[in-house]
Amino acid sequence: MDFEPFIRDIEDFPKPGVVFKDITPLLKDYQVLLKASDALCNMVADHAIDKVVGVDSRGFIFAPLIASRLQAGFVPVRKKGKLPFDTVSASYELEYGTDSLEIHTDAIMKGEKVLVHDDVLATGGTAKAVCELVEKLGGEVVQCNFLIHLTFLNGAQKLNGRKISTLLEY
Ligand SMILES: O=P(O)(O)OC[C@H]1O[C@H](OP(=O)(O)OP(=O)(O)O)[C@H](O)[C@@H]1O
Ligand SMILES: Nc1ncnc2[nH]cnc12
Repeated sequence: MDFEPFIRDIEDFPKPGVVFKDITPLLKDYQVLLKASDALCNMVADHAIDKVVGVDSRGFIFAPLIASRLQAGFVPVRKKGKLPFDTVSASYELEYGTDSLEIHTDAIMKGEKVLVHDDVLATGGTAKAVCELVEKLGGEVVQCNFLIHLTFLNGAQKLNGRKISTLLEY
């Protein structure tokens, strides 16, 4: 299925010069939602995944759907200060300055195979920080899985050879 007609471009959101890829048209149609979820799962069919890590906040939409289909657990990575238990953190670059992401220290066991999922790979700063968090806990990132890859922002380079799979490329 071609998912591109269900991605809406919003110019100058959230700031001037950015073309925002809005996935809500894809989400609101239940048949398309199901097919997108299937396609994201099919990209990882060869792996036995222990945990699917979803990234705050749009990564939380598909990550639990993928996890339940792969019979894996779901683990949230959240922006700083949101997780209630002990955490480890990793900082990442934003357009102006840095922020940090956190994961619970007991979320992933040493040696577990992890699929990292987010809706969009842009500059790669977010996904790189998430991979670092998983690896700090001893997990193995077997794939970074995205709905959309904005290739012109060169985010793949930041992921240092980690395997990347995406449904749509721009
Ligand atoms: O590759 P990068 O340049 O790091 O950008 C990608 C990240 O940006 C968006 O999240 P955002 O920080 O806008 O938060 P949101 O999901 O809460 O909207 C998107 O959902 C990714 O997480
Ligand atoms: N252009 C974009 N559209 C949607 N999400 C994004 N995250 C980073 N850049 C984005």
